[in-house]
Amino acid sequence: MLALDISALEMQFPGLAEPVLAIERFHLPAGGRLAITGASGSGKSTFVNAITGLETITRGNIRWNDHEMARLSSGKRDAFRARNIGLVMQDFHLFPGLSAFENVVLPIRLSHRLTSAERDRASYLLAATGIVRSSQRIETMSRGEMQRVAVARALLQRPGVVIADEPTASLDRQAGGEVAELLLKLAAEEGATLIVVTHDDALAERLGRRIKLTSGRIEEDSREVAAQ
Ligand SMILES: Nc1ncnc2c1ncn2[C@@H]1O[C@H](COP(=O)(O)OP(=O)(O)OP(=O)(O)O)[C@@H](O)[C@H]1O
Repeated sequence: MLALDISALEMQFPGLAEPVLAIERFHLPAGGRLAITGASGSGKSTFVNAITGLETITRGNIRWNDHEMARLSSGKRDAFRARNIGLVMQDFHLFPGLSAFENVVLPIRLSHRLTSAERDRASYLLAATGIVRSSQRIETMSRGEMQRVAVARALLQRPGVVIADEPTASLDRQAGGEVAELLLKLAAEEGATLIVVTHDDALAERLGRRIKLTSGRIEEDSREVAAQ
């Protein structure tokens, strides 16, 4: 389980007068659940890229427990992300030509030979996500099934944190609801911290805490409202 601490964070891009992200202080406890909302262009994806180390921050600190992202080289950040963060993206990032099972285990296969425990966990997760034909080629699956495979892949290595960027955006209401349900269930099973960027009010509601970004700043934080 990983807690997130942000202080004096700024993300600036060349040619822009204002920082795209400016967050003075933010804390999410280990095992906490958070929805990130905000209008298009408010900085949600930049926030995800910063906390996952996909982008180098301009100023400030981002810490996961004792790991300070800015102090890690980009190779070490990649290794930290691979080990600790399960990512579910809107456009799935799955590999055509491979089966559902092969897609789930691909990140592990790139680093070492699959152990039988890892094979069993992949099968368990595919069953838990309702994928019956795990040998079916991914490109022949429905969008809802693809996203469920992506959820299984993200959970495979029992990450301390699961981050999903609009995981239900390209799905219809029923498929989106199923994916949301799975994310909540499987993250809770592992005690993982769960962060979801979403426009889906029903999903945001279920996560409990919600922040709203406006021009890269936290305009609303439901936890602070509740504490008043
Ligand atoms: N590499 C970059 N160079 C310049 N500007 C950028 C870069 N990346 C993002 N931006 C700008 O930063 C702002 C925030 O973008 P971001 O993608 O984080 O928004 P978002 O809230 O995720 O939007 P959406 O909901 O449309 O995906 C936008 O104005 C965008 O144009």
